Amino acid sequence: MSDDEVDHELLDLLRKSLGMGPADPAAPPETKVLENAEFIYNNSVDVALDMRHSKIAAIEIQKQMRERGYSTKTWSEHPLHPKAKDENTVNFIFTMDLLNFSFWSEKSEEERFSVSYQDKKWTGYWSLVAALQRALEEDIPITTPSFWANEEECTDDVLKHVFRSETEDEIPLFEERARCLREAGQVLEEEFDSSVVTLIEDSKNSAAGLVNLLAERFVCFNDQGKFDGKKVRFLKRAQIFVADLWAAFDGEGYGSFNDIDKITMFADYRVPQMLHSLGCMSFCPPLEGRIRRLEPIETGHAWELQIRGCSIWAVELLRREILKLDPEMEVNAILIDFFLYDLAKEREKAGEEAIPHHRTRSIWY
Ligand SMILES: Nc1nc2c(c(CN[C@H]3C=C[C@H](O)[C@@H]3O)cn2[C@@H]2O[C@H](COP(=O)(O)O)[C@@H](O)[C@H]2O)c(=O)[nH]1
Repeated sequence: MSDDEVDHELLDLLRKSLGMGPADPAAPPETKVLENAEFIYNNSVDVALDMRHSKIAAIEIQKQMRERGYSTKTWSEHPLHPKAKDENTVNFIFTMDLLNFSFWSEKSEEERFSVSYQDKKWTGYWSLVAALQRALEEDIPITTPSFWANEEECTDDVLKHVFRSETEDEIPLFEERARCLREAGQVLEEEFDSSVVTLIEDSKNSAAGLVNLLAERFVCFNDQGKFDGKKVRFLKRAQIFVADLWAAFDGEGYGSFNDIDKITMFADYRVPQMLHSLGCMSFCPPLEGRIRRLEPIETGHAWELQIRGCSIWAVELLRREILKLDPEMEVNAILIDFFLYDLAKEREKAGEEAIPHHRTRSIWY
């Protein structure tokens, strides 16, 4: 039984002992991620948010998002993202967000893991997208769940070929990525007819329901920690999967959700860096020193949980400030997050100074 099922079981027992009825099964699903992020923020001593800088950042973000016409359509405009509004794109996005973690490297731009595709070298997140596109062009069914579950076909050698690098450097956490694919292939086969579409349909157009389903059924999506003795959920890859679907399908078809605004910022390692550059978030001297010395921070460490939780809350505060400035704007945490990630990459490419991102190696982000 997963933690969540135990929680429900205990909750129902407690309700019965208090003479209350069982929890209302018709109640809309909640992920608790934003609530947990606020709890972390309210109890953080090593990470702080700055309202003055958040208000200033909101003005700039609102202006730039308006000027760029930043919307769900921006997602498909990225050259490597799939454009078709069909099941192949659903499977592509699921595969991508199953593996969308931990691309960072201490090696130089020339030596780090990179994927050659369409006459360009791709690194970071884009190296993953390029590797998947390249494999499909080589007729390797890398986005097909039944392929991952087939041990004869989906061998380590095939996966090493799919994720081969232009350099001597291997993709980080190769073994973990292979395990994520095979586990997901098995769960999809056992519970969802080997179909991601079935998984989506089972969530009945609820974004929160789909996030919870992923966290409950797939170990590798169950991204959570324990802060001040309390379970806190981040569910970063489960949430970004729903967000990528929603954006890729412009909120229609497989991307149609009636509660999409329940999705929060995705607690990765790139957007916290951007929030620091904007002055929205700051670190206590010992933590800032550790980050600037590129020293590792263990997954689950209180510092890591504060960086992740405060980042989620910081984007919520930006969202509220932007809506105060521009009540008519079509904006939510997803679009703000996507914008901040793209902005971080633009500034990195332009060689702009920024604090290093924190170094936590994990499959969660
Ligand atoms: N919070 C957040 N994290 C994001 C993304 C994306 C890419 N999303 C695309 C889709 C729509 C947007 O417009 C983007 O074009 C990747 N990541 C995370 O960053 C890390 C990779 O960083 P680097 O090594 O520098 O590429 C890694 O943890 C990865 O999971 C995002 O959008 N938000």
